[in-house]
Amino acid sequence: MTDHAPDPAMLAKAETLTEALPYLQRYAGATFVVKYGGHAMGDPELQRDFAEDVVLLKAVGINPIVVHGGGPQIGAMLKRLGVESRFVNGLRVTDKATAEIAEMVLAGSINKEIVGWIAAAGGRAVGISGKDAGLVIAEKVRRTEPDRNSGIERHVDLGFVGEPVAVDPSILQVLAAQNVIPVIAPVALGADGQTYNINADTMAGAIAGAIGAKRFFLLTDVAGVMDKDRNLLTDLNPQQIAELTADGTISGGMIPKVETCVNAVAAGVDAAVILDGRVPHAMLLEIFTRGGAGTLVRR
Ligand SMILES: Nc1ncnc2c1ncn2[C@@H]1O[C@H](COP(=O)(O)OP(=O)(O)O)[C@@H](O)[C@H]1O
Ligand SMILES: CC(=O)N[C@@H](CCC(=O)OP(=O)(O)O)C(=O)O
Repeated sequence: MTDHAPDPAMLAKAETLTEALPYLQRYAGATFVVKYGGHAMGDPELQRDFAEDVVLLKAVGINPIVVHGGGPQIGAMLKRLGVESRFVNGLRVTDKATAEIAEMVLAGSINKEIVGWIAAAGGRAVGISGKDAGLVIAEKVRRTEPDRNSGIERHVDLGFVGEPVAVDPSILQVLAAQNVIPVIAPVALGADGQTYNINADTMAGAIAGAIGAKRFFLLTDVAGVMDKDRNLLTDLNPQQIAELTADGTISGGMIPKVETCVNAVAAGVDAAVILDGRVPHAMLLEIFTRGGAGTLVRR
């Protein structure tokens, strides 16, 4: 090897960087909403990778907005306190005590932890919830369920479970103008002054739709949406999602996730991607390399 012979490892690194160029150009100035699920949060190295990815996005001129969950963490706290919890179609039935605990865990501990990880990665983040500056107004979710015996649809009361009915993104613009990354907990006030617990996927999707985000990422603990044989479905449209939900292939926590993707793309988000948050730097690989990952939902 002469002094000028290229080192293959260095060349591969340079190629990875040049591969990113068209994506850097395409996404400069765009807003991405990232939903970080409670199941994807466990491991300290993955937390660091996630924070680095978010800070890198900001550094290359993309505006990342983080909306986080914390379902398993709320579950653990409820267990410690001896409070039972039950889910209906992926939504936690939330009485007054549960709503207080959910807000404490989401807006109190998890929110500030994520702000800390972003700070450690060299970024500046501000942690808020849907309550702050009127970001999100919620309304009580009304659901029906077929009766086990008669099959007749009947009303199920989920308590203080809300869904966003209005989003005022002005606080997000203020933060973006100051180069600050917003980190948002899925809790909001109703017009009735009540505190509502909102599924984090739903919250993130409403924000992504309201601001017309270019991309909406949902980081979870599976490779994406799987078919009946557990093969990854890489591309889905709303029609296919409706069929997979109706036949039970999509169930539990995946239901609010896909519903959210469908609503977000209907509201003008270019594409929503369900990604495996257990894969280090899953988001960077999805955004800046040719080989996408996870399940992409488009209109
Ligand atoms: N068709 C499907 N493909 C993939 N995951 C599914 C499917 N149907 C149900 N699930 C479940 O949905 C879960 C993801 O939702 P959830 O547990 O709420 O995640 P998060 O905490 O990241 O929001 C998966 O771990 C899996 O158990
Ligand atoms: C109404 C409702 O179900 N709220 C969720 C909010 C947290 C959440 O959605 O967290 P993940 O994204 O980690 O699942 C809950 O109480 O668990």
